[in-house]
Amino acid sequence: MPTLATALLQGLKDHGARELFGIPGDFVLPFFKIVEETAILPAFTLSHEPAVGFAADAAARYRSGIGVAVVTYGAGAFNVVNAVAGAYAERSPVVVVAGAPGARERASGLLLHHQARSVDTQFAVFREITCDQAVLDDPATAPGEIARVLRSARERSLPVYVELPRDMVDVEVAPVPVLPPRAAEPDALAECAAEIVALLGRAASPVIVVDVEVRRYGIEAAVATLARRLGIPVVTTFMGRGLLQQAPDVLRGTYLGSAGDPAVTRLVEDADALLLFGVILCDTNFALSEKRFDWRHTVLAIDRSVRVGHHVYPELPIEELVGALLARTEGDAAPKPRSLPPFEAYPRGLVADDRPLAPTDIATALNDLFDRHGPMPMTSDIGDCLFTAMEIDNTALAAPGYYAGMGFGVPAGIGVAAATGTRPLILVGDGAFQMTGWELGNCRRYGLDPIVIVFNNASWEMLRVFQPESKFNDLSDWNFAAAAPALGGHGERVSTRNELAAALERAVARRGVFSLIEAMIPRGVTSRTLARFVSGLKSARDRQ
Ligand SMILES: Cc1ncc(Cc2csc(CCOP(=O)(O)OP(=O)(O)O)c2C)c(N)n1
Ligand SMILES: [Mg+2]
Repeated sequence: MPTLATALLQGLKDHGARELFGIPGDFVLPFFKIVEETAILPAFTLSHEPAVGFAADAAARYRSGIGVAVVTYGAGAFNVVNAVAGAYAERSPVVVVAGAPGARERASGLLLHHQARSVDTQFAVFREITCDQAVLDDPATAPGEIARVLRSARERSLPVYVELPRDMVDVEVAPVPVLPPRAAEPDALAECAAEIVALLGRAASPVIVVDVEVRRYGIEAAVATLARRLGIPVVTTFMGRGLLQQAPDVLRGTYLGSAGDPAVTRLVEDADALLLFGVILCDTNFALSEKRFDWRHTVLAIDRSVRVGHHVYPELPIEELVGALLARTEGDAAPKPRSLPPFEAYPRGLVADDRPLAPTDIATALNDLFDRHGPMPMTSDIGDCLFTAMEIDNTALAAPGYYAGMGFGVPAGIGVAAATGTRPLILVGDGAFQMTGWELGNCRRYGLDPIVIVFNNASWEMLRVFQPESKFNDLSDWNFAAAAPALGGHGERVSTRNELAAALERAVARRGVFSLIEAMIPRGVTSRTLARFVSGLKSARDRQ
């Protein structure tokens, strides 16, 4: 029989995990020993637990599967809370494996190191930011408990919490089963699909809007096929940017309300049938909408339920809904595709001169670079770098577009590189780099070589656009490029458009070490998209 440690690792692997990220501590040292000795899952240790959570989150997003974060009790687990909260908000299935005291320690009558208010405070905190939890304190129930929470993680695409008391690691248990997914009730699925097909049949200008769950459940191609077959244009939300990059024929851009491409805004807001697939109804996706949803002809499929008009079908997985819609439209001759409004082209053809850099120049230079060398998977932090990403031609992107927590960008890029073996492009501001950019020092020992563009405006610029009078938005210049060699990478500071274009070419050619390009941007200069977002928010607030 396996031990609990090996059964847990094999169970994670059987449920789709392909690596784990973590930082050991005495409450998980025995478990980490098994991780290293068995190599059932490759382990990537990082320097600070927020990065462990962000890396596991990004690995989950890029693989449309589970990511794994292993942390010690208390000090380690509480450090990863913000990253897990962001994963919950953005529906990323991170499995948190947290160490905990053993039975004898619990009964010692002593307050334990790393303990907060009570020994169970850690469990109480994670119950708030995970969809399911298991405490592995009984060898008879542990395998079933693990199977239950791993199924929850995959079905809900939300984080789960596994508490591993350190005296249980070597206990013999049965293997962890893989429980069958819970399917939709067939009649409900048929009724829901028929109702949506009828809605589409009455519509003259339907639109499909896609967001994170379309990636999480691996149905991008199926949605593209449905859209192509029915001649329906697709747009992404801000949070869903980077989806359907393989389907440029149906993808019409990203909906940003009054801050976005007017043609895309009209397409969505004038639609007479709106299919919201996997869409998070949040402020960053819809705060700038100029019209409210008309629920009489709106469908929302998210979190295993489907709302059609004013009623809801519960327990109806989105992947089954799209499958049923495809089955019902098999052989439909796609209606003549409507003449769609011209789509705002992404900026290309950077004039490589000695003019100072603006964020939109970075987008232009990257569009040119992707045209020459092919697109790169991207991660972005929050800040103007993420708004600039909206001006970069559609490529895969993982970014905290809804939760909007800083610190995600660099660790997420490390997670993507470790999980997929690809070379990501990381976009990060100077403020966010100060938080977690130093994790690049871990690239050397894993042979990872991301390209990192630091938008250095020596500011918290996103705060300045809302509160320009505050001096605290002025940061000092940390000269990140000069620090790069000490972290095992290559650093280059650029201030003009020609310097940027040349540095990007050198970075693409340089392999085996990370390449950091520190793009110096004058304070107060923002991307076009952020400027539109801010003016849209301000006029939306004036209207209230
Ligand atoms: C963990 C966390 N703490 C604070 C904040 C609040 C914030 C949102 S944007 C921002 C400034 C970001 O500065 P940066 O230089 O990275 O980018 P840019 O604006 O383009 O100059 C702050 C402090 C958030 N979102 N998350
Ligand atoms: Mg900044």
